Amino acid sequence: MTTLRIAGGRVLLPDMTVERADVLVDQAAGEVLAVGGTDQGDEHLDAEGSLVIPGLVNAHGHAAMTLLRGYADDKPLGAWLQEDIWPAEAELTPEDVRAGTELGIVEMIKSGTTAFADMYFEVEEVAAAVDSAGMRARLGHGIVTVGKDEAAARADVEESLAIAREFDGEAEGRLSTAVMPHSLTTVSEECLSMAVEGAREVGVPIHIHINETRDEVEPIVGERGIRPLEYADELGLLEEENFLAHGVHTDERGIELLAKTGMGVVHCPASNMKLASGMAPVQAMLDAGVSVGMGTDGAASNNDLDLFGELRDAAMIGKLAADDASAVPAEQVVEMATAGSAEAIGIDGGRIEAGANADLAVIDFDKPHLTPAHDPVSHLAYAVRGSDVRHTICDGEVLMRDREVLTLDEKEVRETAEKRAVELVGRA
Ligand SMILES: CSC[C@H]1O[C@@H](n2cnc3c(O)ncnc32)[C@H](O)[C@@H]1O
Ligand SMILES: [Zn+2]
Repeated sequence: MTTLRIAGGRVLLPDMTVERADVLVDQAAGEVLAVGGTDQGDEHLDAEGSLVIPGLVNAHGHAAMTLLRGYADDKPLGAWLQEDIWPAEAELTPEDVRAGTELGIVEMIKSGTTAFADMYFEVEEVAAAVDSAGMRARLGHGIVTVGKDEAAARADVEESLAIAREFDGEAEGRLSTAVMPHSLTTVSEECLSMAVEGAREVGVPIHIHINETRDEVEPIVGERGIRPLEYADELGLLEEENFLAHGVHTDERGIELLAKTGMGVVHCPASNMKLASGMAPVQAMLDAGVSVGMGTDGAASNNDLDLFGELRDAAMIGKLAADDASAVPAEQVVEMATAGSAEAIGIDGGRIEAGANADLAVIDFDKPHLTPAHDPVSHLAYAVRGSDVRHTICDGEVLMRDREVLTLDEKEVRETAEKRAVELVGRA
């Protein structure tokens, strides 16, 4: 057994208290062995002046969209997708998706994220990138059936199921999958039912966008006389293992359905603000017992993959939405981006204790903007930036040491992504 000792720092414990402690990791098992006064360990990571936290979990995104960062801004979701993003995505090659995903992964590792959920195309490439980078991820092929004939639509669902079967449990268990219909308005009722049934057969969750904008709610109410979550419930989509992105336009009845069924919600505040989608009722969801995680969404609607920005945004917009400065407090957003996200996407993570997955981030608190440190949890929510992350560890492996990414060549990843992005938008 090779052990890694993260020594000399303070540690964020599952009850959100902070203690001076070392963390000893069994690298082969990828598990935390002990927290406190530990053995020396074979390898050492310095955490002096730093806080060891659970690796952040980005519970909703499209990593390869880093290639479209800054390509189309300042539009609402529908126009943004139809006028800019989908035409560009129609030109994507598997090599583009690999390059964009690697860039997204470098950005996530450098900002303390150790696991993420990803909905996209060319999932073989996404899986290969995650495997070689050493991260943990729940991946899936995004199904869109609007504009397709029946055979092509069914083939898209079949592809999502085949991908879910193929990659679940790969990369020594770091990869898991889900069936991923894009939304209730971009996938036909028949294909949504096929996806629900197929996911049950394969034994994986469903990941879908729901209640993101009013433009999604209105056609469903107009056509069916019920709101999106009631429609999703009729389809059998609201299950404890499933999770939806956004949930902005969720009313009281919708919150009740989420709480009753255990369906997880992934809050993406930056994307919701940028696309002017609205303010999710996060405090009301939490009060009702809904499982809430956090996500960045893609880099074209955020425009970065630094989850620390999401923590701050969630705490800020949560107060505005509830008209209450005590709503969505610091501890709550830290919980949401760690244990909450892990629970929502169904992976083991988000806590530091013996036996837990060794997915960790070490934050350097020796910074002007983190001085004084009255309350480290307050700083995590309101003041820490991704660039304050010193080391990132996933499954016991050090992915970044003293800000040097060890599993990917950052310079090469950036150069390749830059070149492919320029060529991609040239073709679009
Ligand atoms: C079918 S793969 C995923 C699909 O989703 C698109 N997308 C990116 N961001 C959003 C968002 O906020 N709402 C809905 N859809 C989004 C992405 O461009 C892919 O086409
Ligand atoms: Zn999305």
